[in-house]
Amino acid sequence: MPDWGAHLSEMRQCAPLVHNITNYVAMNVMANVLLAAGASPAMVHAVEEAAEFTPLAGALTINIGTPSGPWVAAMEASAQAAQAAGLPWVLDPVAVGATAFRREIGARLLALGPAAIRGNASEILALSGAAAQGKGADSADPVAAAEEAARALACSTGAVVAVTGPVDYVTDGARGWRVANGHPAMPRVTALGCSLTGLVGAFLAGAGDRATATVAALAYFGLAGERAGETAAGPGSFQVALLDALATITPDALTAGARVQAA
Ligand SMILES: Nc1ncnc2c1ncn2[C@@H]1O[C@H](COP(=O)(O)OP(=O)(O)O)[C@@H](O)[C@H]1O
Ligand SMILES: Cc1ncsc1CCOP(=O)(O)O
Ligand SMILES: [Mg+2]
Repeated sequence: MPDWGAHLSEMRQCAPLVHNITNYVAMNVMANVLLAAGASPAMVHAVEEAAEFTPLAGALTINIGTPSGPWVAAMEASAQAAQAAGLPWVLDPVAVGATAFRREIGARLLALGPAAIRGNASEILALSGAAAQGKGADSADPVAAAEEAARALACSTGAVVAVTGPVDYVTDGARGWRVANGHPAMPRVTALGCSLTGLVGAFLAGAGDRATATVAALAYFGLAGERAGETAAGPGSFQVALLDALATITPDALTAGARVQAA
């Protein structure tokens, strides 16, 4: 098994600037998660500047949670700029199956070469063209039901695909892992999936093996959730405790606490 903590160590040493085009709900939570982990977030979405900003960063993340026409233009221009600069970019297809608008955006972004895709099971099913039962931004499908779709998506796009839920599944089409870290409070706080997508971006900046870097980001976030769950009294204090745990988990603690199995 790879040394998961080494990926955290490399990310903190690099302290990458991560360019995020994300949704209104997630902006603050996601920026704080990236700062707590040791990366530098920048939320830059105006079409007038987004593509100019992208090459300044170590990675780009694109989240379609609250899309509108000009934002979509900025997403496409930034994804193209990332491609041109050889930068990894991560797609978070929030509620992609819910409307025709989102399905069209998802298809257009998929064609722009994401290095990784991170979504819940309903989103990965819908993005792959399979039937899905998503409830808005929330999943209504089990992770296991999306594993085949994730592998197919990885093979057709070349991206690492991460399906999150009670036990996450990650694949690059050839290899697969299950990540059992996490806490049941995590889906009760908004924008934690979006924030995890930002962390995947941070771990991909400069990473040699993008699949194991993605697994490490998921295990790290899940372990922080476990730590937060030990002290939190409810969703409010859980969110605060999660930031503290992200900041205090060491690479050695991640190596020891990662519950990852090859799948
Ligand atoms: N029931 C659960 N138990 C433990 N961890 C969970 C559970 N549901 C989600 N998570 C974790 O919450 C984080 C966000 O995943 P998820 O809720 O699937 O994303 P989204 O918010 O995009 O739907 C991931 O780290 C995932 O492992
Ligand atoms: C509630 C909501 N509505 C549009 S985007 C968004 C945030 C979704 O965040 P996450 O996918 O991380 O739960
Ligand atoms: Mg989400």
